[in-house]
Amino acid sequence: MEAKNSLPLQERFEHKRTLHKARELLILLLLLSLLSYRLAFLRLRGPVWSIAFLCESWFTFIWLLNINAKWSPVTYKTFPNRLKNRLEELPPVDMFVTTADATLEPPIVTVNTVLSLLAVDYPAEKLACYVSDDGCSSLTFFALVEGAKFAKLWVPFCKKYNFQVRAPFVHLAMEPESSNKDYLKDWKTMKDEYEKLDRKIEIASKQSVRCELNGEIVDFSTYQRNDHPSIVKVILENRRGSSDGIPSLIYVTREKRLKYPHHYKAGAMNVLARVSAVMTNAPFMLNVDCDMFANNAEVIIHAMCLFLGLDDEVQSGYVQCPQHFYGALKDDPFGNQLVIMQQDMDLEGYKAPCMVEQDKELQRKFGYSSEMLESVSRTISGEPEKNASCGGLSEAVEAAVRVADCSYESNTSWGEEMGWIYGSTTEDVLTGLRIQSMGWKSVYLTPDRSAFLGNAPQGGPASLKQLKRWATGLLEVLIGKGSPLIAVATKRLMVGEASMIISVTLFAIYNIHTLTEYFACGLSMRTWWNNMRMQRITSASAWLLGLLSVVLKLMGLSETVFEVTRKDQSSSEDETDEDPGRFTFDDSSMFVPGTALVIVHGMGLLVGLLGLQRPGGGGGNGPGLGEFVCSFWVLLSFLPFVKGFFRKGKYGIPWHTIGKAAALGSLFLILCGWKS
Ligand SMILES: O=c1ccn([C@@H]2O[C@H](COP(=O)(O)OP(=O)(O)O[C@H]3O[C@H](CO)[C@@H](O)[C@H](O)[C@H]3O)[C@@H](O)[C@H]2O)c(=O)[nH]1
Ligand SMILES: [Mn+2]
Repeated sequence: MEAKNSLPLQERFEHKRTLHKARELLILLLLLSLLSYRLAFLRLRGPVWSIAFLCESWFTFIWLLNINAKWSPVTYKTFPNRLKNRLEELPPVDMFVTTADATLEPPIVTVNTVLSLLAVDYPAEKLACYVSDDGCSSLTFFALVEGAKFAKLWVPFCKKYNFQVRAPFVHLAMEPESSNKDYLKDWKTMKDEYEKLDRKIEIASKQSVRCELNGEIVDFSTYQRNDHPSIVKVILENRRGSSDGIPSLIYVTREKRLKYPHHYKAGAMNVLARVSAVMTNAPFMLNVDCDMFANNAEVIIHAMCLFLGLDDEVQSGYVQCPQHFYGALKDDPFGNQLVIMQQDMDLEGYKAPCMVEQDKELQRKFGYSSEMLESVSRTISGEPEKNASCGGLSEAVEAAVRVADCSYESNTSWGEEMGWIYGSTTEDVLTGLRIQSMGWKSVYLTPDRSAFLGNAPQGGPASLKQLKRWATGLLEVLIGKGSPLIAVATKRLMVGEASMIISVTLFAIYNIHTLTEYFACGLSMRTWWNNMRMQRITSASAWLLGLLSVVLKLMGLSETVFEVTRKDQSSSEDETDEDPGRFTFDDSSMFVPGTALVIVHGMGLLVGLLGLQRPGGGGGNGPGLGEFVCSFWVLLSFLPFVKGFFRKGKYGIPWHTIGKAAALGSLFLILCGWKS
């Protein structure tokens, strides 16, 4: 693209972090000496020693990957103002929003995300927003139709007063700061209109038939969410030359049939890629989840600074934005705001079309649809886009419906070589890896004002379920065909005795090191502790079960499932939950291992403190200070579980979970006694 003879759009910064590197290497050195110490006495000691050796080897391996991933971080500063002077150069962008369940993902959340995208600072005629609804929900459709009506007021309002967060539920929740009379008046109108919209959706959610949709709703009435044909509806159309300045909005629900696997989000993204290809076929795609509203109105221009501003196209195959969350609880009690991890790597934001490949067998690869093939050939030959608005988007609906059908992908390369790759519940990581392995690189976009804000799940069950899915997905990537080993951030599960000096030093340095990392990010000590603690809990629950489900998949006993995370819209109104940061439990077997750990260590401490242990059991190698400290540390880490023994309702551990845990604990004790 012509980007020469003007100011650069981005600047690259390399960070040295010498002290940081030194600390990481020191930890590595200590880990290696611990491993050699273990190895030296491996034959003389019992099975616990070997298990400890295995765990520590795994941790060392992860630590190595961790160092490698963080070794020389690079950040980019982007200059959107320089690009704003060159508006005509900006390429079109198709924006994708996925939703899957109108109950877990309330339509008002999706509508807010969509509105924030429709209102971004970018020429409206170059944008189109596609919403994929895997729930095939007439409520979601209805909410979008109503949301589109509101958009006609909202988008001009955003542009007129030029504020940053254009998700109405955020902007309208704050009392207006400005004293500008016009603004105050308009703000009030918006607030009223938004409340009306919210109420309409609320009322509609309680009715079985959503009548107001002059006939369109009929399409949905007879469908099951897992068995229905494709539906594509153009809700808003931006015709070039018209002055309303709102991007097009298209609703898509792909065909679902019981006998066809639908591949969860990856499947939805591939359908969106095809539907948009036959409708607007922009050279760039933006993907957000239904709960991730644009928090920075210039986000697309920022991204374009990277796409257009790097000399070598290959450097920016895709741009990703860190996952940041709104309404985050203080000190991150569930350890899922990922702030430290975000420093180094993250999930998706943008995806450039990675499917531009010359191939005679286009049809075999892309599937048979003449419109699709035409669009692909146009992309490959670099021809300008067909102006969708001259024929109108509605003319393309028929072709769009066809490419959204289940059978469309049969015997094609979709999901294997093309588009989003199937086979992992973290399809973003798998797909990112594939794009990288094709020689493209990715860039990380971190504007001062976070690009998008999402919803972090709250409570024990929801957060652990999400972490379990990520663990499952990442393991699937790790063992999947042709996949390189990737930097999976995981932490050790320390067992029993260890060489005192090395492990105490290791323990201290490791914790100080992580703590300084948190301080460097401006986070509190409390956040650090909550995150450390949650890592222990997560490894003994979500990750363990994630591992088990992948083992089951490998043995062919079950398939892994993408369980959608619940999105709560944390507006200030609902304060029913006294303390949303308090850990909650449910019936899930995920809580059994943690409960068992608490029982074993709790009993161990009790027996030790009361002096009840059998004398001289393990060859004079009885418990010492180390064991006490370790058990105490485990209990401290699992404090929410310890409290869970004494609490009631959702804050307490269910009785049958305690029963199962006790059985597991006894089994462990029997196994230990059997060897020593
Ligand atoms: O069958 C499905 C299942 C999920 N989704 C959508 O996928 C997105 C992510 O699902 P969510 O339950 O919110 O999972 P998270 O763990 O919060 O998502 C993170 O992790 C996922 C991979 O595990 C990535 O796909 C997401 O982009 C990333 O934000 C949501 O918009 C869903 O509506 C679908 O479209 N179809
Ligand atoms: Mn999510």
